[in-house]
Amino acid sequence: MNADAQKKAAAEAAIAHLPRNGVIGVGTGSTVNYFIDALAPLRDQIPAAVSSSEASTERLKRIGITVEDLNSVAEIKVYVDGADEINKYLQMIKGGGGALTREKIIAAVSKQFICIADQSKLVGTLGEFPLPVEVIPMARSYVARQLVKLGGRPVYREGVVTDNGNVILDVHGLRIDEPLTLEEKLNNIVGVVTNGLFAHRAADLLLLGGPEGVQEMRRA
Ligand SMILES: O=C[C@H](O)[C@H](O)[C@H](O)COP(=O)(O)O
Repeated sequence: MNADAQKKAAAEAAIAHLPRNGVIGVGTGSTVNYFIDALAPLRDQIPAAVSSSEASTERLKRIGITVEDLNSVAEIKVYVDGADEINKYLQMIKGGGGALTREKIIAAVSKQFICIADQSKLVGTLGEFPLPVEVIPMARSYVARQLVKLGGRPVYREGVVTDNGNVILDVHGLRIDEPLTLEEKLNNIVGVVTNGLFAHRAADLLLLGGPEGVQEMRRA
C-alpha cells in the first residue's frame, strides 16, 4: 500500500469509531478528505458536523452533511483529523495545510480526538516537519525574532492567508524534546495566535495506515 492508500485505509477505519448520533468534528487535509468521502453513505445518521476549514466545510456540504457553527453546538463527541507528525504519546505537529487554529479549538472542545494518518507520520521526536505558527500580520517580524531566540529558523509562508486572516511562519530546525514546554513558550509570544504543536491536547487514538493494514495506537 502506498501512502495514499494508507491514508484512505486509516480514514475509513475511523467510521467505526463515530458516535451513533451526535455532532462530529471534522479536520482538514488530504487524509481527512478520504474521511469525508467515507461519510457520504452515512449522511442521514450524522445530525451535523463542525468543520476546521472552509475547504472541509465545502466538501462536507457537497455530500449533504450539515455544517454547524461551533458556537451553536453543545458537545462534540469525536473529532477526526490528520497530522503532519505524531509521536508515541500521540502529540502532534499540525498545520501543514494552514488550518491549525480552528483545528486546535475544535480539538479542545471534543471529548475524543481520533488522528488518522499514514505510517510516514509516526516519528520518534517531533520537529523534522517545520512547525507552523499562525501570527497576526503586524507582529510577523517581531514573532520571527522571538522564534530565532528559541533556536528555530522561521520561514514566512508567502502568499498564504489563513481562514482567520492571519499569516503563517514555518519554523525549521527545532528538535522538540519537550513538546509541552515548547507549546507554552510559543503561546506566550505576543502576536502568536496559535502554534501547531498539539501536546497539551494530544490525540486519544491513532489509526495508522501501514503496508499491513490499519493499526490502532493509544497514548503511551
Ligand atoms: O492544516 C492542516 C492539518 O493540520 C492537516 O491535518 C495536516 O497538515 C495533515 O494533512 P494531510 O492529511 O494532508 O497529510
